[in-house]
Amino acid sequence: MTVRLDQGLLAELERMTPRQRAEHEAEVAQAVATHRDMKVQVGETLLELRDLSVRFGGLVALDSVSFSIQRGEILGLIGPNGAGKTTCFNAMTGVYRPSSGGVILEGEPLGKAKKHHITRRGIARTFQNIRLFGEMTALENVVVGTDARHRTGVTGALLRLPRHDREERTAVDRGMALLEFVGIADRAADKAKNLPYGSQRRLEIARALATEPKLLCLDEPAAGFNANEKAELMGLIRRIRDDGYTVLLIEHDMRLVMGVTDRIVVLEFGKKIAEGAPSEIRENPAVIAAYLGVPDDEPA
Ligand SMILES: Nc1ncnc2c1ncn2[C@@H]1O[C@H](COP(=O)(O)OP(=O)(O)OP(=O)(O)O)[C@@H](O)[C@H]1O
Repeated sequence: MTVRLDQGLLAELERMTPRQRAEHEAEVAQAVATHRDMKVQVGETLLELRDLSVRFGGLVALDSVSFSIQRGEILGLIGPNGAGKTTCFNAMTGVYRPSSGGVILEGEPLGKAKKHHITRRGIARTFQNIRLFGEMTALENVVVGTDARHRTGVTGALLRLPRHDREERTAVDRGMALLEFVGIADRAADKAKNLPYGSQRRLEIARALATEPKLLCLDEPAAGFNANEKAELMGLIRRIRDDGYTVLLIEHDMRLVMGVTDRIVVLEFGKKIAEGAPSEIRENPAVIAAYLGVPDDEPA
């Protein structure tokens, strides 16, 4: 696939015949999904939290929580403020160490693996508060994300080994494909800090996808979005799943969660209080009680 950095990309897409457009989209989808493992079975357990507890001094943020994530699903993780959702992400990505219990990825415990090893093993995340490199362009932010996968490393880059050149070209091509996939290819050459808020959120997702994750964890990706942006985000999350990724979604907006997830796990005060299909969760008395009186964007 040829890299296009010019601002006229969208105009060019508009000029394409439906057939050219379909071919182009297939090329982008292929580049985005290049490294996903086609042999994996959708529906197998990808990740398991087994009796996971995280304590901060006397505060029990997670109390023996167990659930699993199946390959190819979109799992929602919901609960009132302070329920332990972000702590779950942090324990799964090596930010916090479990006080007891653990996280098992593809049958192997994460143990004491460091953050970058966990990224390499296939877990990527976005943050509640956007964390981009503001002075770098959108494309550079995504290409940096691919570094976790590169084998030549810094020495190879300094010596400009042939493999590094090859990897850089691949990373740039894939980066452009990812920007197009999330809908911001026309802003590839803009500094991240100059992008509108919604585009920054999309860029965070592209950057996380650049690490070729088996599991993509999204922490409140719709925060600050209007209804249109939320609807577009739902479409994007579905396309990510359809492209072979598994998604774990923390989100307060009930309409979005109910509309996009296959299953939902509910936490309250650090404990799992329910797990099931959106239709079951909506009717679950414990869940309704947990949310009573809690202000929410758009109640279910
Ligand atoms: N590093 C920390 N040190 C001390 N307490 C913490 C730390 N991180 C989280 N907590 C506490 O653990 C509990 C769970 O917090 P967490 O951020 O996981 O909740 P949450 O469900 O993500 O909430 P929100 O929806 O408000 O983001 C809270 O009581 C919080 O104050």
